[in-house]
Amino acid sequence: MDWELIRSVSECGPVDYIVCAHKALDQAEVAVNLRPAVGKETTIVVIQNGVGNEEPFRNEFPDNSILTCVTWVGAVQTSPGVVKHTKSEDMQIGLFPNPSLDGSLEQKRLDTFADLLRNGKTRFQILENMQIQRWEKVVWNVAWNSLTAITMVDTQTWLHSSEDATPFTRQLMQEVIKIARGCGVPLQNELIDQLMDKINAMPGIGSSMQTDCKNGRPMEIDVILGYPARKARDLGIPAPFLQTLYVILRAVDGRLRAAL
Ligand SMILES: NC(=O)C1=CN([C@@H]2O[C@H](COP(=O)(O)OP(=O)(O)OC[C@H]3O[C@@H](n4cnc5c(N)ncnc54)[C@H](OP(=O)(O)O)[C@@H]3O)[C@@H](O)[C@H]2O)C=CC1
Ligand SMILES: CC(C)(CO)C(=O)C(=O)O
Repeated sequence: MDWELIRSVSECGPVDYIVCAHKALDQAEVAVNLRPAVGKETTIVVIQNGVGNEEPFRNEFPDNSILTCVTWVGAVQTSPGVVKHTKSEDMQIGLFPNPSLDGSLEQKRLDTFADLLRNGKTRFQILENMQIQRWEKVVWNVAWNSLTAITMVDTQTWLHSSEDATPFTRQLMQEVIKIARGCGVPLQNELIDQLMDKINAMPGIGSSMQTDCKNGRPMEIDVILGYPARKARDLGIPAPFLQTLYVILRAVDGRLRAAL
């Protein structure tokens, strides 16, 4: 395979695909930095946790296609260049449709990227409405990422920490489901049971947010909690558990950023 290592986007001309699998911390700034690599034909692929992640890319590149993906791959970089891959592996991908582009062109860009994943033997499914997946995953991340980062315990230790932990978690998930619905994304209440069954079938796990917190790195609190919290406020949907976690995590994140 031919490849070329570049150390800065400015060393590269327009490319077919840009895969954004970085932490979603300053999306608008990343989009501006990508300018030299984006041409008319470039498709941006977002593989990140969170909701609203695509908007800064669409604002910066209104004439380009965006593929949006949810990944369930668990991975931690234990030392430079060494990635520990935990058991889970799955991904959903689809279009973040651009109404100003021809649908068949967007579909072709999605199909070509899917072929690349297939060639690499990645486990994935193509879905029609990826916002359902993105919000379902954020229901998961709001719960497990925040709670494991704030408590510094794993999911099972959290759930067994008191008789209030499970009802607390379910209430939190319920709030995010209501916000998703307010945003026109049809999540079902059954999702709570599905996600609780899923976590209870797993050994206690941490989260990427807990890893960031442990390593003194900024956390993805805006795309995971901030965007839903703002939507709740705008739509007049009560979300006291979410708002509380968000305000606490902003303080923790502020401490981490101040120490950088
Ligand atoms: N880790 C996990 O288990 C899971 C992660 N996710 C999501 O996947 C996304 C990526 O997470 P993860 O792989 O853990 O992240 P990491 O922080 O481990 O890796 C991100 C990589 O992107 C690089 N990077 C970060 N910011 C920039 C930037 N502005 N420009 C160029 N490169 C950058 C980092 O470089 P450097 O190391 O030099 O800082 C690093 O190599 C996140 O949205 C996360 O929530 C989803 C499911 C599971
Ligand atoms: C790996 C997984 C699914 C665990 O919750 C995740 O999304 C994260 O850690 O951010």
